[in-house]
Amino acid sequence: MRVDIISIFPEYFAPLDVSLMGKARERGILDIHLHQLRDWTHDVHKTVDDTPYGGGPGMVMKPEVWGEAVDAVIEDGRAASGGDALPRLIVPTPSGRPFTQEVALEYAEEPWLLFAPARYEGIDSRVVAEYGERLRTDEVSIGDYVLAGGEAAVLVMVEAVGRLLPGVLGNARSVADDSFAPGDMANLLEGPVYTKPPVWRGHEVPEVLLSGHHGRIARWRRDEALRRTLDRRPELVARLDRDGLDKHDRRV
Ligand SMILES: Nc1nc2cc(Br)ccc2s1
Repeated sequence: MRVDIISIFPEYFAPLDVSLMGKARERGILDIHLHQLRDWTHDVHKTVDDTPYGGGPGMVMKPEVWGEAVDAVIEDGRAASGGDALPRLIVPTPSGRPFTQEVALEYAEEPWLLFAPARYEGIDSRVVAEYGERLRTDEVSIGDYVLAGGEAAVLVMVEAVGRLLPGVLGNARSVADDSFAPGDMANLLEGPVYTKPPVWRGHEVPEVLLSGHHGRIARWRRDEALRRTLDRRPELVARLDRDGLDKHDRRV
């Protein structure tokens, strides 16, 4: 997967050089390209923003600069692949559709993602309108809070998507057991996890996990996932369709 990120703070993405994402890049599973948005300005101050039409606080990012940057990055990517592929354009914004595990799985199937993190009050809306005619373009939110810029949101999304790519996680099963993973865990939070020692500062590991009885362990884990979800995210349990809850579940 090719990932292009255009930002006025490309150095923000240094964390993508380490750990799982760094190893995925070394192994060629992830091909990340960072771009400085200001490289597409033409004034001495390298201006990327201006005052909002209609008044109001803050500044809005200029469409011309973003347009030149996105066009150039698409051309770069096409030249590198020797084809006429187009990326999926992803714009993080608090006003976007929720970025969920389901969306991460959808993005993990894409060969090329282009992230456009904004600063200030956001990017002139005509940029999404312009590219929405040619590319699959998504405005997505990673949560109901406002950051100082979209860069942190891009880090979150690249990691959530990157870990799903084949070969990135050592144990493919751990993806299937993720919170929110499709199948049995859909709409359920992951339950508690334990490792050695069996007793730590007087805290014992639940006995069932030491029993070696796989059926009982699976049942206990589902019960704990359901219990935790009921306690912390009751609205998710409501999403489980009637078939999603068996008669044992209803006893939890
Ligand atoms: N939760 C989020 N906050 C922000 C702020 C800016 Br500025 C750009 C993107 C996002 S996504």
